[in-house]
Amino acid sequence: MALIREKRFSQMNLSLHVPSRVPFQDAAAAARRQCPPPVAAASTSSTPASRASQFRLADFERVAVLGRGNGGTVYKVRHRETCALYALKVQHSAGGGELAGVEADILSRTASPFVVRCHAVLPASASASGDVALLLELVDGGSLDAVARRRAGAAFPEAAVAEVAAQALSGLAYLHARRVAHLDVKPANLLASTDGEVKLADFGIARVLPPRAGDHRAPPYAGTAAYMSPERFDPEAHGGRYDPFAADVWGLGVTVLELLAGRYPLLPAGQKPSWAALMCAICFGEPPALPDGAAASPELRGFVAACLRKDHRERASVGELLAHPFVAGRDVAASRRALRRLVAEASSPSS
Ligand SMILES: Nc1ncnc2c1ncn2[C@@H]1O[C@H](COP(=O)(O)OP(=O)(O)OP(=O)(O)O)[C@@H](O)[C@H]1O
Repeated sequence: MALIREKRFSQMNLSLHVPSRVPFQDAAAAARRQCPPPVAAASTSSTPASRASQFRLADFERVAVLGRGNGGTVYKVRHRETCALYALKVQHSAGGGELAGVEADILSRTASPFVVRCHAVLPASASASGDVALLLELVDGGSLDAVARRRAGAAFPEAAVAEVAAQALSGLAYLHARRVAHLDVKPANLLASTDGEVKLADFGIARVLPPRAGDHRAPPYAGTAAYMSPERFDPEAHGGRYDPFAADVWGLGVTVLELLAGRYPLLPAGQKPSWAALMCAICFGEPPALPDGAAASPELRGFVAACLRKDHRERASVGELLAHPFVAGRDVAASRRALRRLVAEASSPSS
């Protein structure tokens, strides 16, 4: 199946707006309820399958729309009885039934502080439509993409980027050790909390790989074109095979560059993100790097270069990047503080 998730550039609104068909109350009803100050639900260690029976969709009321993607809509919801807040990702079978199944399956096996927690998988419609809702932990700062937009293109400070990289790598290390490749690492799929946590989200095109090592013939055009590595973008030039784990590292490298630049970094500002322009930049251009004059430490430059080697066999692994001085040598307390401050500022009502 060919699937291209479009990068949502600010000048192009490519998001698919799917109408709500979810049988729960709306924000007005939510506002009438008497609840203590809102809190996100606590994580637990049991699996979504074992907890699914605790929840029904009717137990929740809708508070707001958090985001819309290719396959569905993500709502902020409140549990009527406990008033605990969650994110509810409703995936419509017409747009992503198969993908929803994959995401639910992967998230049900996952328990890491660096991966968004799935509390339950619920049927999302009274009819046999196949719509599925994932009840997720609410990450209060939203995606890094949204945080960056609220900062109106202001670059993230290096310390905050080091913290993002460290936590995203910890999430990828957890997944890769379990043979799960995310395959869509980008700012929109990294969620951040006002407490300075970063969590990988959106496993819609993730894959569980067979136990043996080696390259894989994965569906080449699944993912977001702008964050695809050269060997995924142009698989024929690489024998139709690629290492999915190295592809995740490339996505992280582009993400780091984007947060530092305050805009998508592989095309000149204002250039239309067409397929041809991306092909030229990703497959035929120089390896992406920070501009020569940009204020950046040698550690940061080295980290970006290690993530963005065009030959995937030369690209650093997640384990190597966790030991890289940019990540391992950071002042953990200071970089966590920098990220916490940045997300909190971007989330404040005045921003
Ligand atoms: N657990 C969560 N907490 C807070 N916000 C969330 C959460 N999950 C998703 N969101 C918001 O909703 C947006 C869309 O979520 P997600 O990427 O999972 O949906 P999608 O339909 O797979 O999107 P896409 O088509 O872009 O991949 C995110 O970018 C984020 O802003």
